Amino acid sequence: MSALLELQGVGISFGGLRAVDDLSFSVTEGQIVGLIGPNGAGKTTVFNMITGVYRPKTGRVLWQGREITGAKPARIARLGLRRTFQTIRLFAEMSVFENVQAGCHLAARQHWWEGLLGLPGQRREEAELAARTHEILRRLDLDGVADAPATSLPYGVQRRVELARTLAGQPKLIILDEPAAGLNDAESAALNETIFMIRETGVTILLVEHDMNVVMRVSDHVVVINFGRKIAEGDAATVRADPAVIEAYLGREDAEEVAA
Ligand SMILES: Nc1ncnc2c1ncn2[C@@H]1O[C@H](COP(=O)(O)OP(=O)(O)OP(=O)(O)O)[C@@H](O)[C@H]1O
Repeated sequence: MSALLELQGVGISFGGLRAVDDLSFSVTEGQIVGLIGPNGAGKTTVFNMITGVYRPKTGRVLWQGREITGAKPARIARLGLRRTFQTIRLFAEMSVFENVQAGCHLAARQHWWEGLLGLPGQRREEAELAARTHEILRRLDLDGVADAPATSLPYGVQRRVELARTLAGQPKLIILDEPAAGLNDAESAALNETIFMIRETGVTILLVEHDMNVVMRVSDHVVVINFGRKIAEGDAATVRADPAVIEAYLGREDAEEVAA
């Protein structure tokens, strides 16, 4: 399988601080890759360099083998690389169905004048969008709340609606920004299932998470960063046993105690 997304020696500084330094890793099509690191490790900065918010000072970002370093966020989204947000951004006055359908519209191929004229192309497209929306709601177990006002639902369900809306844009790769943040244990367990289900639909996943346990349970491949540099990479078991990872997460003294 080929790399969908690849970072080659990517780095950026803020003032004198090297926030991300010479970072390389790739995300293969069909994989769930976890990017983890303690607070301040540089995860958000990596995220922002992939999605076009920041331009890396060094290195290259490749999408399906082509360089996208420094491309604008809208172009990157159009290529099929979409992100979720930690904060809920649902339209409060709209139903779950309408919120998810709004995500479909971002990916619609329709020209504005087709909409104005009510041409057959537009009607066909609308029927396709409605069908796609229903399918996503069904897969994410949201069909029972399709007509509910989105923001009336429990927090964990609202997070799932956000995911559904992002999927409606038909991404090839989805970057999840700390999807477990604020979830209770039951919601967190349900999230694992949702992540596997998303992968089953053919969407590749980059999971950016602070919580090591969530990442370890679902990822095929884990990349660990600390102080902006990659300190370990491999499958969950390998990474979990890596002394550098234990030290980064627990601190040197605790890590020595664990080792003893
Ligand atoms: N725009 C900025 N200007 C200055 N410094 C920044 C900026 N963005 C990030 N940094 C610094 O870069 C380092 C990496 O920050 P980043 O937010 O990427 O870490 P993180 O791993 O996402 O942390 P957290 O888990 O706490 O969100 C930190 O020291 C942070 O203070």
